[in-house]
Amino acid sequence: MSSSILTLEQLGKQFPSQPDTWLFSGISAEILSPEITLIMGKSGQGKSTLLRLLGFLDTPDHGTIRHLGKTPAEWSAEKWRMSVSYVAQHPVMLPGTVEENLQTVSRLHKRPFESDTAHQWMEAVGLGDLDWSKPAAQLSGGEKQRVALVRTLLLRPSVLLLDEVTASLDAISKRATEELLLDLHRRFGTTLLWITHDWEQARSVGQRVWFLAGGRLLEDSPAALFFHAPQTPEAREFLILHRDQKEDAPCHP
Ligand SMILES: Nc1ncnc2c1ncn2[C@@H]1O[C@H](COP(=O)(O)OP(=O)(O)OP(=O)(O)O)[C@@H](O)[C@H]1O
Repeated sequence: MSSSILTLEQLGKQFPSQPDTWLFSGISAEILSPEITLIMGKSGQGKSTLLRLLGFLDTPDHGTIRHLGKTPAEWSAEKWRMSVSYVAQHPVMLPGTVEENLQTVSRLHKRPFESDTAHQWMEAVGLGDLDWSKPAAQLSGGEKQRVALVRTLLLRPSVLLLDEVTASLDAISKRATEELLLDLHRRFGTTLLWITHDWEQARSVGQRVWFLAGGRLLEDSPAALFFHAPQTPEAREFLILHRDQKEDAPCHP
């Protein structure tokens, strides 16, 4: 049985550098739990900005967001972010080792560190051999992405806001990371709100699609409908461009 976990009412955000110019506006929608919603659209449409608003990392210039019926003012920022957690495309590693980064959540929230779970999830995303005593600053981009993801998963949020979290990964690590996220969704009912430019990923994981264009949420549809029968000319053009790019891509035997 699905229920509403996030509600967006007339949400709007202006360009940070150009007040009075709207990056997007009038976004009203609902995220049901548990569901996997993709946020799609061309670059610069405000997808990351929208996700950051939902993660209580930025504030809207218009409208309201509710999580489980309550506005941000009724939650503390810390409690909201523990329940609706953002994972950045280029995550910031905290000073210290990989282990210290993974222990951030337990330190901040005075919980026991779930060492076995952390090991299991690191293994699941292809980092089973990573030396936890290594300074986190020395990790590759793809390693940082996965350590940041596991660091956030240890919060056990109800909603994960995923900002192109597999963009720096090779095909095998990407698949492994997708599998872990889908497993958490299936087992714990974690709601996923997922920005991706990866066509295959979108087709394989998405249940619902939000399509942003021209500062509006133009489509909010079941994924099958969006991919097979988009309702707007903008979405049709976007899908044709993606399909053409994919067909032009070199084949790797
Ligand atoms: N902190 C900021 N200061 C100035 N401009 C910003 C800031 N954050 C976002 N913007 C601008 O807002 C617009 C939307 O950015 P955003 O990253 O949200 O788009 P996006 O749809 O996620 O793009 P992409 O798919 O390329 O990641 C861009 O023009 C960006 O330059």
